Amino acid sequence: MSKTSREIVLDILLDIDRNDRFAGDALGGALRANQFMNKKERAYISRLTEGVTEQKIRLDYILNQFSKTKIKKCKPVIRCILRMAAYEIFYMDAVPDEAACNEYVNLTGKRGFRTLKGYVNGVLRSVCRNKAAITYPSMEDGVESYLSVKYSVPEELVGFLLKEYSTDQLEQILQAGEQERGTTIRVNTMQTTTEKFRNILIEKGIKVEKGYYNQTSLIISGYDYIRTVPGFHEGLFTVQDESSSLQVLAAGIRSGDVILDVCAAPGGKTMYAAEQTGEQGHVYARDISEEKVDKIDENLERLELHNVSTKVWDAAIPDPDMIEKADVVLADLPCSGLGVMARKNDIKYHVTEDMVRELAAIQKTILDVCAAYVKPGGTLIYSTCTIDRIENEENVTAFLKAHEEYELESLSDYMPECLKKRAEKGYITLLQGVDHCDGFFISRLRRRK
Ligand SMILES: C[S@@+](CC[C@H](N)C(=O)[O-])C[C@H]1O[C@@H](n2cnc3c(N)ncnc32)[C@H](O)[C@@H]1O
Repeated sequence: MSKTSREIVLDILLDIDRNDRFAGDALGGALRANQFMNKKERAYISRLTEGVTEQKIRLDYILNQFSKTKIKKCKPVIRCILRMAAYEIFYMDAVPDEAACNEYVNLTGKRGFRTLKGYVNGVLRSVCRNKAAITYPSMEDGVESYLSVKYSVPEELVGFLLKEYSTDQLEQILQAGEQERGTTIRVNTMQTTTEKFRNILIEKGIKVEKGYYNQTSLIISGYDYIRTVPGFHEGLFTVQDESSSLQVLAAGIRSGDVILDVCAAPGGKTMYAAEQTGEQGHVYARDISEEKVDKIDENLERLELHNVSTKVWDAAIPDPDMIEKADVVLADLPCSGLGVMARKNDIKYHVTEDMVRELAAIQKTILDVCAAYVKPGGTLIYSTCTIDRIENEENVTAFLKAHEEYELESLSDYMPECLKKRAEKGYITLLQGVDHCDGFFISRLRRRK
């Protein structure tokens, strides 16, 4: 007998819970396994999985008020069932609350927990009865618990970010997770123009907005799968947030330049750099594993870019063949990802200050190695998709201290008008919820001649 949509979601959530997987990976796998399911059911599965993941802390806060056993202590199946039910009750209106309760009580029995049907029923009916009367922590209870429950972010992470951002700023950053945003794509201008491609999308009934910062970016919505968007297979566009494309623009790549992208998979910046340097130039794109490099190759093939060579290489290991070979080195390094919390909604549960410090040390090692690859007079672009000073400004400061041959160079000439002022100092932190893009850090380091 085939599984219902709720059972599929339950299995995805158990997979995440038991195997410490990211929700996007677990959901993607399940959707691929159920690709013949209709569009409505697929949308329901995505919404429920993403919603429960996104709101986990807030849902547990609600459920804990009506359960004798703390939700975190419940058996995984029961914990997931309660969270799913609470999410449906508070955030979805697919079915009336009573019907949702019945569905989840039945699911409890079906999964072999007949003796816990009464408990699940009791908790869920209490939640429904008291739905309007539930109170949440207020500012007066402490800003950390207030923000933690309101935006479902671990208190420890809220505390960490409050060391760098004011309460108002942080609230704006966290609100980004609640805003509906389309998908940002960048048009492959080697094959078409932004205007032509925009018209094709509009003709096919896709909703299109212009990008805020990059003239070749479009924000699209109202499609099912990205692979079904016209032009995907022909390589007319690539999915890329505007913050990421700004990183490449910040490099000021000229036709014929030699570029080295040391952490390149899946290849977003490599592809843009390849377009900018053109057939006269060349991009060397690398990443840590075969699997990652395959992803770059797949994208290059789709976009029909031939001026790129890929290679598996650990960026922390110096490569004597690349010494002073690059006009531009792109160092878009592995990071904590706090700038993309709004899109990858479970990053927030994984990041700790210790982890941030470990990543900062890796970034520092890689930057030190990259320093030698840049030709005198060339440029090193260091970027991350995170928003904390430890991984960003502090690493730039440490790099400049260790490499007197480098200096920060203003980014203003490469940024759109509205960002020029903030980019003068040679680096810029874009903030999700404040700027119209993901959170992102870009710095431009020039090697003196
Ligand atoms: C932020 S992502 C890069 C995104 C990419 N620049 C883009 O625009 O599509 C960081 C990448 O660094 C890679 N990575 C992590 N450690 C690495 C290492 N020691 N050497 C090379 N690549 C590494 C990861 O596999 C990941 O693909």
